[in-house]
Amino acid sequence: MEEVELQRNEGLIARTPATIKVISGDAEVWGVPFEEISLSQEAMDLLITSNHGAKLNIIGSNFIKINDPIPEWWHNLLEKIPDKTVMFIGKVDSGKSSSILYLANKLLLNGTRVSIIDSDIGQSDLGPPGVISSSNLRDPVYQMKLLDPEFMYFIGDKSPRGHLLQFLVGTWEAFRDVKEKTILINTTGFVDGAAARTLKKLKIELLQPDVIIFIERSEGELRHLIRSVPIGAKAVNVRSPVRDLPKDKGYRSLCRKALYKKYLENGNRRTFDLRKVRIENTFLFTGDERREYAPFLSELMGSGVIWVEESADMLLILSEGYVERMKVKKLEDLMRKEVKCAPINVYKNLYVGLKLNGRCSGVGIMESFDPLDGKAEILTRYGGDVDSIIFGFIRLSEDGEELGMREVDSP
Ligand SMILES: Nc1ncnc2c1ncn2[C@@H]1O[C@H](COP(=O)(O)OP(=O)(O)OP(=O)(O)O)[C@@H](O)[C@H]1O
Repeated sequence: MEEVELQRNEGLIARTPATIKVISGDAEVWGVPFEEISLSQEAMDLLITSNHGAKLNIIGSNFIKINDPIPEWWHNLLEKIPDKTVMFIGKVDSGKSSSILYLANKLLLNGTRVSIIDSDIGQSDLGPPGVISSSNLRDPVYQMKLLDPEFMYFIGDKSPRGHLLQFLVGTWEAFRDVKEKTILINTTGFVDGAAARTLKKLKIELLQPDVIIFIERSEGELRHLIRSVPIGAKAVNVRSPVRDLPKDKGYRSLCRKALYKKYLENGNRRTFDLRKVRIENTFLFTGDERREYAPFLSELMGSGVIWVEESADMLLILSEGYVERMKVKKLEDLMRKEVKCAPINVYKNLYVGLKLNGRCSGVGIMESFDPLDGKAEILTRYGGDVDSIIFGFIRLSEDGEELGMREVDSP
């Protein structure tokens, strides 16, 4: 246990698991007054501040003290954003999530209901990693991660790179689903390069936010994006509140692991008949099986071919091992159609979304995938009906360890 004194212009970032008690004075966590807070979950940050100074008891937490924790622009925004759609853009760790959490809490305490859209799929707050999610908030929260999302759109990757169209559709769907007039949108730290510029610009065009907050950690780092916002969009350029970060190596992957655990732990193994459920985010099962091609293709590709299917525009191959790109290219020339080829192992332990009536209702790990038998075994906490399985790109162990990736270009 540690006793800590907090002046009114000081704050502290404490990492859970933690128990914090106010011994004297007043204290807030992410803008919400409290007397005692105890969170056993791992890897969540609590910003503790005080209006008049406080003495605190802190148990079991890694924390750092910071000066001037509440930036002026947080106060200024509070008056301006009720009934507005506000998008937050910034690099990784610029404070997008923190700004949204603090502002949402203060708005809720003032009686303004808030909807949150979390499209930061690499470092999600609201839903599982790799998922665009949204919720309509009624009460203040100590951390978004303590909530369950009301809407999910499964992307299945840590970055929108390679999935720009799905990403735009997912954000749009989440936007269509929210209920409140005040909407705060979190975005990924994907801000540099041609694809990121295009994505951010199109997202702004699509959602038409009333205000876009560009949070810079160093001056000018988002200038290229600010200069490309459509005419008429209101861009506000602010300085990141984040100066020091609690030192915690691997904290980002620890956060993701804790979140995977939240959504995957204590799941059940369910077997799905792939002739009855649709599979998405893959081209598999859109053609006709060509078992007779397997011996010839195995020889040509230099690896045992397990599954072949052909459609008017594509040949899809699942093999035992990796096949050189050159060999695939040669086959494309021969067949005069696109050939997509991957080792069958890339589907083992794949992170997947489970969908019913067009909505993602749960996530899971595909422990086995057998196209010949038409069966997939999925470990998931979701027990409801499923009409589609959405293939992701991350491969995961049962305890949320990332094992590898399925390439964006795989069948
Ligand atoms: N006022 C502050 N002063 C110091 N550190 C802060 C402050 N606000 C937030 N932080 C810390 O900065 C880190 C990054 O903040 P946050 O997660 O909000 O950034 P982000 O831009 O959403 O990052 P990501 O891309 O990971 O989602 C967190 O560890 C958070 O606790």
